[in-house]
Amino acid sequence: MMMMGETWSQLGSLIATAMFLWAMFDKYFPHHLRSLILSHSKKLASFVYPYIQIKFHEFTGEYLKRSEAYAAIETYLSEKSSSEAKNLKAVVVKDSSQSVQLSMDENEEVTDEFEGIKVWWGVKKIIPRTQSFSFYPEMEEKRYYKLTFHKSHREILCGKYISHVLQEGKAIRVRNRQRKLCINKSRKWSHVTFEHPASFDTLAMESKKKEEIINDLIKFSQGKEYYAKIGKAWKRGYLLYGPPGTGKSSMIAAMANFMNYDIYDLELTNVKDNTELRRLLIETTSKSIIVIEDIDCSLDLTGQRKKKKEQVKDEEENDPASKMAKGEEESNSKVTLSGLLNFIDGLWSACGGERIIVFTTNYVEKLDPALIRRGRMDKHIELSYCGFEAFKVLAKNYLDVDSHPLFVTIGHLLEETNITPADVAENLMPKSLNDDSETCLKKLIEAIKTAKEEAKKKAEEEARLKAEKEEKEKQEASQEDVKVDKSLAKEVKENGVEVVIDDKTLAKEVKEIGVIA
Ligand SMILES: Nc1ncnc2c1ncn2[C@@H]1O[C@H](COP(=O)(O)OP(=O)(O)OP(=O)(O)O)[C@@H](O)[C@H]1O
Ligand SMILES: [Mg+2]
Repeated sequence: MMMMGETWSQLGSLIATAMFLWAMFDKYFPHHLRSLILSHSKKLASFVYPYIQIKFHEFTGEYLKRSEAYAAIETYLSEKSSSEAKNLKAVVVKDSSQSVQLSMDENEEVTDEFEGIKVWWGVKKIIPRTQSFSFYPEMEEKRYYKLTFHKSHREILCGKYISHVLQEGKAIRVRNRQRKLCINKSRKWSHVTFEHPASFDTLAMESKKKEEIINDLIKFSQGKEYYAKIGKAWKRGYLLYGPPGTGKSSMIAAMANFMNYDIYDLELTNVKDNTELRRLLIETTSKSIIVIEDIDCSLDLTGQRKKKKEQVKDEEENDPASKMAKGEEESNSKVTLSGLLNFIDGLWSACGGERIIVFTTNYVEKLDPALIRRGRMDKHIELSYCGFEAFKVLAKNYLDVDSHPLFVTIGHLLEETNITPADVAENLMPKSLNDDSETCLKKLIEAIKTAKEEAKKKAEEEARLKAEKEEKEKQEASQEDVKVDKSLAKEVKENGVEVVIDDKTLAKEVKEIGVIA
């Protein structure tokens, strides 16, 4: 069946040929007559063929880079192509073994509608005239998408519609892309596919707190104009703190899955100096989370590096090359967190945004307040021991149980005991095929009771140690008093006073009779 756009296109070609023939009569027609005929023929052509065509070529520029617009159109049309076109092309999406993107093959056509206006999209291929050998035959073929629409809609389609297609195509690409987990090793990022299953649904924490974080992330993702308006880099910093096993890393994975972002796990101990750090940060892409885990340990970094430096100092001393480099390196060599935070602001303001930076720590009290002030780390999130609400999320995840009579006991026990979500999760996980949900819940009750018992013992032990320490300090203090008394007694003797009483009461009596005064 001949498609609408195709028919018009062929008619257009016919008219163009006719115009060409007219032009061939060039020399037989006087100039004024010729331009009159041409202008009338153009009017006729536009009357008979009132359609506009726009081509989007696959490869553009001097280096034949694949056009982003072409890729976006291909993605945008993918769904329509798979439902309308008969000849399709399948492309395996990069980095993935399962995902396939379908697009229409050459000479196919699909329709689209925008604000009630119908348009036609087709793919064409220009085969090169000279059949020469090429390393990149697909680049030689020169494919393009052709958009056809009625001239009366020119304004709306050339403006709003095309930018809608490009934006939507890019957005679908971002949604469908394989996300990356990048790790800095030997001076550069290496990546694996990020496939962590954590989500905010599976994260065990109070629903109110969870909602607050989700809303914060949504607000951030929609804040492009806002950040531009206030003149700040489009970034947001989170500090996640809490004991080990409370879900800090799980929350980062949930954030990345929710936002559809890549993760850059920055290991500061692998970074040689600030120059390298800066380069690594510049290489991070937009729509990503940069993670620095356990910053309280990273804070010691400067000290550690100094020690290491001292070790190699002797070796370097005799090396002329290192002597030359030394002057320059000295100023760049320290990797400090405050430095990092300072130039994150500068760098990311310059290279576009949509980046989240997350720091984690088990010991928030150890951090320098200047480092974690608001603005640098916009939101501080505490991940804590498992409460009843968090337990219910874990019970649903691990056992698919919403309620159970044992929940009441567990609720009471959790109020009195500090147990991490990681420990709760571990106990809820069935260990054998015979373990039903009740068995697992009972196992958890036992675990919480044991934890409670251990915490009690620990508290008693700590109290005992404290009492012992206090007693020791008391004894030491009284021994100190005796020492003072003895020296006093010696002084009294030297001053010629008869002393027959014991050391302890000596000073008192001496004072009373006024010898020292
Ligand atoms: N809040 C939570 N919700 C769901 N699962 C959790 C939660 N906290 C811990 N877990 C479970 O415990 C495991 C360890 O948790 P996670 O690695 O997120 O803890 P963490 O706070 O990052 O610990 P660390 O301080 O040692 O890095 C996870 O794999 C997850 O299964
Ligand atoms: Mg962790």
